[in-house]
Amino acid sequence: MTYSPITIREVTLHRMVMRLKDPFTTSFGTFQDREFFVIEMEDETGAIGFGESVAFLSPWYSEETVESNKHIMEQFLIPLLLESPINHPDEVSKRFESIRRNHMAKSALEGAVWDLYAKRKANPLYKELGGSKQQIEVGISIGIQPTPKELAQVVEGFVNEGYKRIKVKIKPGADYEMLKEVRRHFPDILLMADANSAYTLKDINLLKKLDELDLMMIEQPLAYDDIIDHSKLQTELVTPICLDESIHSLEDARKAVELGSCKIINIKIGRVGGITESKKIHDYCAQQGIPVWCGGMLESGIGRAHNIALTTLPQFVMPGDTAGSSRYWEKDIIQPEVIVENGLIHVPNKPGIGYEVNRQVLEQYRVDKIVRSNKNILA
Ligand SMILES: O=C(O)CCC(=O)C1=CC=C[C@@H](O)[C@@H]1C(=O)O
Ligand SMILES: [Mg+2]
Repeated sequence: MTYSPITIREVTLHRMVMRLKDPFTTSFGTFQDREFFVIEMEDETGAIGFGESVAFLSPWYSEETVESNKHIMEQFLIPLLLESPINHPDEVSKRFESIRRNHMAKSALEGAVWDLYAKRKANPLYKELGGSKQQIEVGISIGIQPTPKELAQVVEGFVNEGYKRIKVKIKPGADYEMLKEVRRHFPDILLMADANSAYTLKDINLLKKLDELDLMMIEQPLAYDDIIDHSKLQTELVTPICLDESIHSLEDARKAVELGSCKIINIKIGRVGGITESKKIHDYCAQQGIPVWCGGMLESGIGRAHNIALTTLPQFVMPGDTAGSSRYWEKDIIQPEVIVENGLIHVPNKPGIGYEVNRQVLEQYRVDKIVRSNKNILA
């Protein structure tokens, strides 16, 4: 089958504000309004692809923000995309190479190109990525709760809903006792903790105590830019360390694995700069026997759909953070919404990301719109 290169006619950045059903608390603080960009990309045939920028309003998880994403996309990345036609989405990260970091901005646009590419071929995105799972196993991420008892109640709700793995956010002062209470009530669940870099090696005794609780893993216990101290910590712990914030690329993954800084990697498409880089990390981890799972960034349905497609790859052997739409949203911007049944999401077999964007809901939550047309082609 011949396939003509994609010429992008127009890129629209929809600036969105969606209120989470409940406030989300991590070791960095609490927030409830999720602000982000939906990327809409139209090609010369009128086909449309969607992407999502996952940076937060303030730079607490990484250095990127909603504003920095806007600046980098508008001023640098979109002009590079419009320069010439694109043969394959794998070319996008190459084209962005002259721009350092800003992975979430890059990934948002690359995600829209992947969707567009798959739609032009009338093929589901997951098949284009080489995935084959028809359903994926998912877990849930629970923000820090006021007391161990309240946490255990929240966990109970999600266990009853069937989620396959429970992740609990921790920070100093809200860690061992919290997890112990959960473990006491649920001796057999797959339980893990995410510290979002809230500890240092000085906390080694507390971190070693967590070994008592038979955790599946502890995610990013130490600094967001560290792999050295994590490697020291891993030699002292039975519990596997999973890295999130420290891994931005295949190179980071390789170095962390070679140093023994982690035994598991959380792949977030936005953090590593896109689906192409995510696949490279996945393939490397498969060779090395390192399990991976797909992290979440409190995405709308569009980002969720990309995560689902990626998770169909074989080395995603652990349940990820891609919960159902109704976990966070009163009304998601896709239809059908992402549904979790018994901890499973059925992978849609429609072209591209496999879900339709609900224009009415998109407009309801949209606070701004930026349109960039390709001056090189006639409208
Ligand atoms: O449900 C999700 O989308 C996962 C939420 C989640 O755990 C996180 C989202 C964003 C930053 C962090 O707080 C955290 C993570 O580190 O994985
Ligand atoms: Mg994390």
